[in-house]
Amino acid sequence: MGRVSVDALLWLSFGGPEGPADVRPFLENVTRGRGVPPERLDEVEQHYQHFGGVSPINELNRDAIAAVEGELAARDMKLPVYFGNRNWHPMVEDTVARMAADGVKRALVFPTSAYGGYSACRQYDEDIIRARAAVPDAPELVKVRQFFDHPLFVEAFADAVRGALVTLPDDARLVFTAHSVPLAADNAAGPPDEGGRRYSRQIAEAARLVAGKVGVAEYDVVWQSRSGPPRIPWLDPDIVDHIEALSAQGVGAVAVCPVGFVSDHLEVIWDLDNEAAEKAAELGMLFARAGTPSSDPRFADLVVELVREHTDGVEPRKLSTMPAAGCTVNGAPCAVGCCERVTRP
Ligand SMILES: CC1=C(CCC(=O)O)c2cc3nc(cc4[nH]c(cc5[nH]c(cc1n2)c(C)c5CCC(=O)O)c(CCC(=O)O)c4C)C(CCC(=O)O)=C3C
Ligand SMILES: [Fe+2]
Repeated sequence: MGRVSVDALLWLSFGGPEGPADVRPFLENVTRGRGVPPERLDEVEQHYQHFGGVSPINELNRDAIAAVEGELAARDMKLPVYFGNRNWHPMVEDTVARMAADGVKRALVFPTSAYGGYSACRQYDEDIIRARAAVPDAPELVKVRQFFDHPLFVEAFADAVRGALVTLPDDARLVFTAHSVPLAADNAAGPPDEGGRRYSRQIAEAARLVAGKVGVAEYDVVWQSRSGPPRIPWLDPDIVDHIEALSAQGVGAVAVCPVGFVSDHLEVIWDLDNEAAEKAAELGMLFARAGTPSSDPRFADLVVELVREHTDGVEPRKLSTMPAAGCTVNGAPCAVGCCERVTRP
């Protein structure tokens, strides 16, 4: 890998509301043109209002950025970090405008998602394209690769899983979960010649790597947070249904690892700590949830290492043989037809 000089790092995330009045406009931004039924929006609005209309994602991002800034400073790397989001302030368009005004000519982009697929990867490329189109003299933006199989990502999750398992009896079942997507979206994930399903195959691979590190041979991979409408097939089973199925099989304890996410944002704390935990309690099952890597000190090391793959020619570390994908320049797809958006009927 070559060495390129960059002037900044752009931390690109999903965004979330910071107060009750932000919730509805935020949800309108998220679902614009995505065919999510209004009943589902009303329901999700309640989840956010339950936490005072504040998503934890913004503070989690600011904390993670502070840790990365610390790690960069410790290494004497002079790289200012900028923060921009797809769906809420600071909006990435405004952030890129500020970068241009500050004279940034070329920046690396760290997306807060480890995986491929439309929602987890390509949509961040669309954010980059939209932001650059809105800003005269926008910097060149180079997005770093997917990191679902990076040893630091896997080790952070493995420690979190160990932390959950020690609170449970020895026969607890380990269950990995990730955000569900429509089957059609998963089928279109990856370049056409790869046969699709890049997202679900990467989730399965990350789960295998984490379970292997912990030394657990049997585990499940399930899904969460689907948006419907019910007539469209999504990846399943859902975590809550799966907990019921495990209970019916006589399983008495479950450790849940949200391997599909980097931080304890709202979909993790609502759908797992609330809904899944409640279902387990109702069935008399013990429940523990593993944490996510953004709060682990290794996460800052991971981000800096991904940066150094570009700036210092550091050899990419990967624990799987799946291709290192997702590195894009100015939002152009990493391969023709890769992770295309699937339009909903
Ligand atoms: C794969 C994936 C990730 C992981 C990759 C990544 O991290 O980027 C992710 C992350 C997140 N999703 C989030 C929030 C939401 N996602 C929604 C809707 C959707 N997500 C989808 C997929 C994903 N989502 C899909 C296919 C939809 C259907 C509509 C569409 O096709 O676009 C909706 C609409 C209401 C609803 O139906 O739930 C909300 C509010 C938040 C922020 C939470 C917070 O505020 O803390 C985060 C980090
Ligand atoms: Fe989502």
